[in-house]
Amino acid sequence: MQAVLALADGSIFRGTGFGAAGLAVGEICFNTAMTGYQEILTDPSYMGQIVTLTYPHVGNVGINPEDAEGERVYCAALVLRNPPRAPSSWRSQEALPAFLARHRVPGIAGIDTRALTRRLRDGGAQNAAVLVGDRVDDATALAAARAFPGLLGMDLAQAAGCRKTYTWQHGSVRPEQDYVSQLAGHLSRHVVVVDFGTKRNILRLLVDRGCRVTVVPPRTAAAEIIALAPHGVLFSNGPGDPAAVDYGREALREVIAAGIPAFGLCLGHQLLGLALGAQTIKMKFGHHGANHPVKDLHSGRVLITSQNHGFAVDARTLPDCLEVTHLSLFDGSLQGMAHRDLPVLSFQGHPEAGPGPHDAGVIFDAFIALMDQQEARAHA
Ligand SMILES: NC(=O)CC[C@H](N)C(=O)O
Repeated sequence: MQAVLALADGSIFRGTGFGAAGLAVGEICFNTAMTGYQEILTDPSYMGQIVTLTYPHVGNVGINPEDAEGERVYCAALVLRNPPRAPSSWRSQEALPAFLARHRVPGIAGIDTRALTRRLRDGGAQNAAVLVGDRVDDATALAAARAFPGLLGMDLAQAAGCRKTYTWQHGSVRPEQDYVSQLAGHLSRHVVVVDFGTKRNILRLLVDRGCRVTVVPPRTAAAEIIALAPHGVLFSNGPGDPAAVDYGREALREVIAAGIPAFGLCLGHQLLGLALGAQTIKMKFGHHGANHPVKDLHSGRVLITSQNHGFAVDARTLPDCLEVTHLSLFDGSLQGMAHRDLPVLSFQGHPEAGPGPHDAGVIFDAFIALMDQQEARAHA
């Protein structure tokens, strides 16, 4: 199949199509992770985005059911250097092109992803379109790229989150244990996850730490959340502009006011800032990768983290009640916050990794400690 990628600035990249035929639009970003393409494709926070992977060999290990971070492919299209070859892995059950075709997502390969990445890094994020088919033309792709309204002001969390409340009981997948998903023996803490497009690894890591997990839809009112009597509430990652997610901001504010431990991850972190009076900004090209150094200001330790965000809480607008706990060593941007008086904390990156290093797993431990302290206080 033929394929063309058009950027709103008029740049045209021609390549070979794979996956589904069709037209896809979104904001184009580049992700520098060297592994984890399946997790990236199935991460709901990528809704509305076209993902370019800077690592050139993608598709080699195919697709398997255990590595999915969501129930489908969420990004609009995939841009690669090399066309995916036949997969070779004992875990593989499907080839990448077939997987994308099944989820109706187009892919384009044979792109000079280094030139593309430099353009996005130097010029900033852009709207774009990928057109794949037997015959494609540049003008159609360019017009589609220019017609995309952009992520600013766009609420995608409603569409990415679950429709119905459900419980989640699986811990981390451990291939060395014959793929048996671990159900933690003693699930003593009840955590409600407000789902704006949560990654499954967030849920797995909560179960690993002894939590009973209830996942609720994005628009669940605070009163309903509180009625579930949780030990803590996690506000998840998710796609789109956090400033457009007013219902999430409201729920977060009420959960905090009720004195329930609250934990914001990625979009949830941005909502925490907004809920307490800070502002969010659109970044030049965002953070998308698996090797971003983040400094813990308390311990002085550096965590190597997974990241995927295009918006950020503007540190200059932080209210006095919030303390900065983590900063990016790439660009100094705000990466973590805690409330000075209340059991509330947040992290901008993806401490659940999937893909990525496990350094930031300590952020989950901090949330568990927060819940346990609150529980001890309640029974004192
Ligand atoms: N991973 C996320 O939750 C992303 C949050 C938000 N959509 C952003 O782009 O900044």
